[in-house]
Amino acid sequence: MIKIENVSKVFKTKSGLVPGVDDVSLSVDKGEIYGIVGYSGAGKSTLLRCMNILERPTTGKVFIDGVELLSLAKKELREARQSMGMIFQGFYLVSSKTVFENVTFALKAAGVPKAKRKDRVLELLELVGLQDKIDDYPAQLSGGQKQRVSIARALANNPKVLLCDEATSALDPGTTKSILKLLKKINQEFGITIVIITHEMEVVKEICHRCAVMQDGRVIEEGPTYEIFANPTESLTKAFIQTVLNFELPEKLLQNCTGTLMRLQFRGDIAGDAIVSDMLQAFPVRGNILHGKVEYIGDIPLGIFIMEMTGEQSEVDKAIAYLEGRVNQLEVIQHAR
Ligand SMILES: Nc1ncnc2c1ncn2[C@@H]1O[C@H](COP(=O)(O)OP(=O)(O)OP(=O)(O)O)[C@@H](O)[C@H]1O
Repeated sequence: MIKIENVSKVFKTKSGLVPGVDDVSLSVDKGEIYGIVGYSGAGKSTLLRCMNILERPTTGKVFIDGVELLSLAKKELREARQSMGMIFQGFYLVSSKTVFENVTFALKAAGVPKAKRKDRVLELLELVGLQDKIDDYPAQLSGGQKQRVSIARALANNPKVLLCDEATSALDPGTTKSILKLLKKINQEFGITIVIITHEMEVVKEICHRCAVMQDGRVIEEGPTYEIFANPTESLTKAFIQTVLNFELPEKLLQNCTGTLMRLQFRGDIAGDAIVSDMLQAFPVRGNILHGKVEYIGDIPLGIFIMEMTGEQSEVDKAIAYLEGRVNQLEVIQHAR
């Protein structure tokens, strides 16, 4: 659906050239939700804006549905852009216009005849759950409601793709969940391909089928979201994942631990507790599970245990080697004291 080939963007500023995106290639399949995660300044917005040529890449190619956008004439590019809706962190609603007028505006701009606009706007506002706010002004709406209006506006002309630029970053966690649920519904019911850029790994975990991690303008890691969570390779990816999967043990508990403290991670299709009980039978060590939980990445479970192991160090080492061969990840957090 979207194919980015060796795209780079360099900004010319008074103080010199600033790299925004550096030789990125990726593709987003039709009907998927694709996340791009990275810290501020990583180049996410620039890359997203290159997808609809809001930002013209310095080099590289951008294909939408097989059409190379940079080769299009102005009029054709404008038409191609209509197949891509976009929403932003700051909503960008017109404050002097009502909810109804804000959405109608997109139809008017696309040349939809007046007689056809009203029904379409009502349909869109029903989809986003704002049918009772038609005559309200943006100032009367909450952040979540404003984002719903901007989603209705972005969908007005039946785009194939919805580009989301930090769409939930200004919202509280509860509202974020409800907006993500709406995006998921739009993806499932209408098959709209969604690209989301975010600095929150939680957003990726909630709804993205695949994701890319960006740093210094480059994509450093990419893959199905579950694989990225279960087997991250880059340290930045690991840091992002920790924000979702880590749980802090109380300081006092850590101080009282004299054994080897470890974090075990295993895929949902493995019974983690059975592995631990097999290990305890095979080696003369004691294992004390201090914490355990199962996180759902999309709909697939990922299990995490924190365990303290005590016993002869040589036996503990053997038990660790045994576990390493069976769980998906094992990290020693604190050595025996
Ligand atoms: N119009 C511009 N002119 C000059 N430099 C720019 C411009 N837009 C972005 N940049 C620079 O490009 C780099 C990438 O910025 P970009 O906004 O794409 O990152 P980001 O990951 O989206 O960060 P944020 O989440 O803070 O927006 C940064 O160094 C930024 O300063």
